[in-house]
Amino acid sequence: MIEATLCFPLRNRSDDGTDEVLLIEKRRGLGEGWYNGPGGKRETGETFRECAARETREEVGLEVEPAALEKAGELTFLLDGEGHTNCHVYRTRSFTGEPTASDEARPEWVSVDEVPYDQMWDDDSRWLPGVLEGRTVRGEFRFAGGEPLDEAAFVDHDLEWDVSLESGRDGSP
Ligand SMILES: Nc1[nH]c(=O)nc2c1ncn2[C@H]1C[C@H](O)[C@@H](COP(=O)(O)OP(=O)(O)OP(=O)(O)O)O1
Repeated sequence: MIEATLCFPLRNRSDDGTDEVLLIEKRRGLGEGWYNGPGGKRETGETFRECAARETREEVGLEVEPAALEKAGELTFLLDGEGHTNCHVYRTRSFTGEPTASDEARPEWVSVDEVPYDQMWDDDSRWLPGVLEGRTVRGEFRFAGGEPLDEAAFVDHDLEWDVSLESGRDGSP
């Protein structure tokens, strides 16, 4: 099973109080051409928080402290009945730097009310709105149709909201 992360930096615009989330338009890899949060696969020896912070730095140049990330979700994506990816979802209002484009990602601040769910993974509209409202979620999402996952069809899902994520499946929150 692939172990991966997503990170959603949030800010409150000082001029009109709009809550915004930093999304990326993914330029390569899984989900290329779609919007998502910064994130990616965990490397050997990293905690999930360290992975989320590294991917956020590498993809958009924002510095986030692993300890300042708030765990918001644990998602399992299954493909044709088999576990494909475990995704650990974080959010944070604490970061430094200005988002900058990279080979992997074009960053864009988007109002939390205007997230482009029609240009994202089909599962995102099920879990991301609650995550952006500050809730916690555990979910299982089933896809069918063979590899790659981003060309498979989203079939169905189960979600549990307002769960305790203090201890992740591997013991690291
Ligand atoms: N169904 C899904 N919904 C979603 O919102 N994000 C998903 C998803 N399935 C995978 N992802 C995310 C998790 C993770 O952030 C990312 C994994 O994409 P990649 O394999 O391109 O990872 P990397 O950016 O680490 O790539 P490399 O740099 O090539 O290792 O896709």
